[in-house]
Amino acid sequence: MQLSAEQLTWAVHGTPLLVDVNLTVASGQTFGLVGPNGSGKTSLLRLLAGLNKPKAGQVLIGNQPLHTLKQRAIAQSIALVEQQAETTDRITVREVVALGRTPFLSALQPWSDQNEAIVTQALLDVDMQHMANRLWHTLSGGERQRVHIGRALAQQPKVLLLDEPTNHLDIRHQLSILKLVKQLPITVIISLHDLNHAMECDHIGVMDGGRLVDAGPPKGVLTAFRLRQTFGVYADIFTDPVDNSQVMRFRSAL
Ligand SMILES: Nc1ncnc2c1ncn2[C@@H]1O[C@H](COP(=O)(O)OP(=O)(O)OP(=O)(O)O)[C@@H](O)[C@H]1O
Repeated sequence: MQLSAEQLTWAVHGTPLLVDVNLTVASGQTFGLVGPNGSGKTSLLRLLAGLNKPKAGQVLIGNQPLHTLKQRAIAQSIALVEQQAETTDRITVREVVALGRTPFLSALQPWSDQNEAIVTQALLDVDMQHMANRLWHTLSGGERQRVHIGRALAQQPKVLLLDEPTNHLDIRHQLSILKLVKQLPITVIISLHDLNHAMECDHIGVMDGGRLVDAGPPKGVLTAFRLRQTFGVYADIFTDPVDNSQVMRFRSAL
């Protein structure tokens, strides 16, 4: 499902944190959101998820303005994995992932074998099935991160928003989560600090000072100029002879 932002503006105590953000992510696309610390990536993802209300502009899911939908309807379509998500103690890994099914349960639609199967698959997808009965508070940072992604997958969203989902993960799990996310047939917006990982996305958007300063196919967006201008680094860009992909080598800060 297509997700778009139209002239999105957000401010806290009169300080503008997002300014006039226009963005369209096509159905099924994996869109990488990059930008320096404090550039507005988390703020934008929270607005796109309906957790914060814009001061101006709107978010559209398909053709429907997000603010016209009830929280439960939003949760049936959009899942957000936050950077520092916390979960109450004394809850097992499987129970955390099962929370992803909450928006679909009601008196008329109680927990079913199908829900059970969805949770099992989500645990397998994030490689946490072997820890399904472990208590949440006993997990490492990376394991917690994978469980939270599992919960979002169990939600079977039409749009998946991920805020730096790989920041606690070892390299094997970084690559497997990125591969999994790319293969999902849904719309994904993923904020990333690793710009070489971002190159694998279908499109990239660059945040700088609360504005979306560029968006499009990765090669055209992450240029040596952009790396200097927005990220403050000198970098050389090479073509990998194995697969012709573009690789950045960061030399120094400006
Ligand atoms: N509730 C808030 N009140 C005041 N300032 C805020 C609030 N939320 C975010 N900010 C500020 O807005 C700016 C953007 O923050 P945001 O978390 O969106 O950036 P980010 O691009 O996700 O950063 P990072 O890469 O460090 O995670 C920062 O300067 C931050 O301090």
